[in-house]
Amino acid sequence: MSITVRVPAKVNVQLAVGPARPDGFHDLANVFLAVSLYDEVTATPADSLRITCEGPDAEQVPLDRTNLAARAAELLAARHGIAPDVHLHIAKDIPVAGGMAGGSADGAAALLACDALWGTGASRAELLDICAELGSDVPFSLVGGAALGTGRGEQLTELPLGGTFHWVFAVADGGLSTPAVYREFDRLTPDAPVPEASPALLEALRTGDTTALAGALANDLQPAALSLRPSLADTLAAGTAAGALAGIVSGSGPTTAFLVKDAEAAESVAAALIASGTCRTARAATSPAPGARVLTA
Ligand SMILES: C[C@](O)(CO)[C@H](O)COP(=O)(O)OP(=O)(O)OC[C@H]1O[C@@H](n2ccc(N)nc2=O)[C@H](O)[C@@H]1O
Ligand SMILES: Nc1ncnc2c1ncn2[C@@H]1O[C@H](COP(=O)(O)OP(=O)(O)OP(=O)(O)O)[C@@H](O)[C@H]1O
Repeated sequence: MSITVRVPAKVNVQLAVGPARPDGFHDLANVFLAVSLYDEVTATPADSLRITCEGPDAEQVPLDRTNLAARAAELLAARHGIAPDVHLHIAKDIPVAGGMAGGSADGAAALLACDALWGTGASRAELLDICAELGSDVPFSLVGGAALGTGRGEQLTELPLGGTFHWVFAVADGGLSTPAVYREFDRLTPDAPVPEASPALLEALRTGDTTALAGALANDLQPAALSLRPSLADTLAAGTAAGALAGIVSGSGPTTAFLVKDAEAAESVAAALIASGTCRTARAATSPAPGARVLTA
């Protein structure tokens, strides 16, 4: 018997970052939206913990116990006093190290898949607790939809969403290290204010107003990502020149996210971004998308 879980990528429509905390993390007002790019994680009984991965970026994914899917299986098994003997196969479509929480997605998916396979029957609260232990973005991968993350981004409040938004993601060559981007933020922003969610942005989400959302997109990590990867400015310029309503670095980058009017605009902006030579590839997607879900056969 196998269990397959499908899990979405995310984009941060607002990422407000405060000063570094004593534990090295930063307090955030992190407005997450799940988008329709998905990984699938399949859990199958095995003699020991084993990870395999397929997909265009598969060679960049660690197959050892540092993989967040493996860590999720180990944490759940340890809590329930069982051995983490499982084969986890990741069908990866989310860009790796791209600021779209691909590793976090696999952690949440593996957790849900193992819970179903092993019959551990973890409550939602226990699952969310393990997710937060795995990483700041992981709880949102479980929940999906739209949510405000406070604390280091792991404390979620679900947000009402009034419509569908259309996106194009420009995938860059190579990744950016999330800790390095936060360090660069600290260097560039010695007096970061307390982070707060923007009322205009929350209202744009609630009413499904694409134009208002385009005007409210904000990422405090963007100057840091641009400082470490100046060529992202060319990608942002190419996307907006091609007709995107707004462009932003996604999370810690280097993926850039473009909000567009509709599916037709998504197609033409994606084609123009690819033709511009300022990114490795471009993908169209919509939001919202559901969080991690077991797929029924
Ligand atoms: C940039 C975002 O993707 C936006 O959603 C997240 O803030 C990053 O979340 P993540 O990749 O799940 O991050 P974690 O695995 O929890 O932490 C990785 C590293 O990122 C930095 N980090 C992360 C989250 C946070 N609120 N403050 C931080 O400073 C820390 O250096 C930390 O050691
Ligand atoms: N299942 C996984 N898939 C991809 N990368 C993983 C996974 N588990 C661990 N990693 C490691 O995490 C690093 C970051 O990968 P990931 O795709 O999660 O980045 P990201 O999209 O920038 O994440 P975030 O937006 O949460 O910062 C990779 O370089 C890889 O070494």
